[in-house]
Amino acid sequence: KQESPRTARDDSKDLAMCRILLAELESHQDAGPFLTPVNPKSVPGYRKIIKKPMDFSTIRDKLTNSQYLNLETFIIDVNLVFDNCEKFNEDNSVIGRAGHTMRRFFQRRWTELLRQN
Ligand SMILES: Cn1cc(C(=O)NCCN)ccc1=O
Repeated sequence: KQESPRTARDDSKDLAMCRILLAELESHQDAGPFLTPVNPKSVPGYRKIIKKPMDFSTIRDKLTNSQYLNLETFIIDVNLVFDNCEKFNEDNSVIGRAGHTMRRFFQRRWTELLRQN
């Protein structure tokens, strides 16, 4: 049986892509709640409910310090921001809606950039 040849995708543009995606997330009009770590002192219950906090400034630091192995580990951290938001906030709330909007935006943009690669 002729198996399909395993070809790896070209990942040489992935770091540039992560930088573009993160800059677009940081400058999005609904980014506010996600720009810096949630302050557990000012948000009751957050520390107990959210086991793995994540925010765009932490992702920025990790990207700057080459802590992302590949595009996948970067996408996992961005999605963690939105999964935490969904867990902690009602869908019908300002922050909850911002999370949904930002997740949809991110999903569309990384798939667009991957296609054009
Ligand atoms: C993402 N998120 C942010 C806050 C918040 O108060 N953010 C102010 C700026 N850090 C509260 C709950 C929550 O899930």
